[in-house]
Amino acid sequence: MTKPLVDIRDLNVTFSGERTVHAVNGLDLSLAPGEVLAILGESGSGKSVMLKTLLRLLPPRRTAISGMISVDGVDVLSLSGRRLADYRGRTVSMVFQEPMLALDPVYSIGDQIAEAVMRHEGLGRRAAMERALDMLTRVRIPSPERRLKVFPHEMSGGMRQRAMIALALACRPKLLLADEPTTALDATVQIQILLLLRELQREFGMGVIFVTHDIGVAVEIADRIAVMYAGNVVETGTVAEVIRDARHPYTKGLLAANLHGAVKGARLEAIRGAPPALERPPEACSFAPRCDFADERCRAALPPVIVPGPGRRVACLLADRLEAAE
Ligand SMILES: Nc1ncnc2c1ncn2[C@@H]1O[C@H](COP(=O)(O)OP(=O)(O)OP(=O)(O)O)[C@@H](O)[C@H]1O
Repeated sequence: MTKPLVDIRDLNVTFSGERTVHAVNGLDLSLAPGEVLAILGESGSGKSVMLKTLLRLLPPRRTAISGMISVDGVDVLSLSGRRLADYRGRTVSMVFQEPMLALDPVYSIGDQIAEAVMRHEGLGRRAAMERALDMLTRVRIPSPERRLKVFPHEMSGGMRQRAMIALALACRPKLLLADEPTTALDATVQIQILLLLRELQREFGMGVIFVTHDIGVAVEIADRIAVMYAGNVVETGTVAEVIRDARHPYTKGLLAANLHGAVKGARLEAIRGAPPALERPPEACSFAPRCDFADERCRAALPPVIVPGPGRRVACLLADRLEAAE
């Protein structure tokens, strides 16, 4: 078996302050090199917190993190100083829904990309500018030579998204984290950006973790899906396995509420009830209060992880029984 690019074991992230939030609870996840994983889940399920933890973006004050995260063999939670900067610059990169979170308004696009390449790869200015031009060409920004000198606010939303992708990929990261990068765009631009990301992912052989609310986007872009609920992964499998043969009642609910799941633009709609408040670490199945099938065992202990096949995991005591009943 190939060594995973990302290996997350028993990750817990707790925020303290006015109220305590157990945002991530005992999460296990892995990603093979060059694989695209879509993370699906309702608002508040911990998707963004998990990505921020992978990039070590959470402020240490009031954030308690435990568990293990390995990316390309690097022990991410122990990084600091120069090694953390190198990890962020070279190993992993991120694209956001709002490009201005990544782009600096006071520098031209060319200067920003060149600066990143000079800092992380030690290239001289001329070579770095050539890389910037190459990246703008790859993300299909028209007239790339001229656009090198343009500032972010002078670009349209779609072009800014492309510039952010060019910046994120300029240092050839092994892992790209994407937090709903196309949600704010109109449908035509969204599909163009998704196709571009998929093409660049194949070309560079990157692993991608792609957070989305949109099942259609997950189907479009991903090899595998991980469904998150209350700070944990409740089901993983290939896109076809999860869409055609969901085993967790939460995944089934999500898909049923979304016209069988594979419709472009279908968003995750409400399943009856509300997600838990996350004030305490879970002691039983977090989905049990909303689950039509839950029994007393589901409310008494954490669910076991059932492995219905290679690469598949379902955190539900009833997963096998539900399947047999269908
Ligand atoms: N810095 C923080 N301090 C306290 N609580 C936080 C912080 N960041 C996130 N949370 C809480 O952690 C939980 C998970 O949030 P997260 O942003 O990861 O959800 P999400 O699944 O990404 O949701 P969405 O799809 O709406 O972005 C939420 O209850 C949120 O309020």
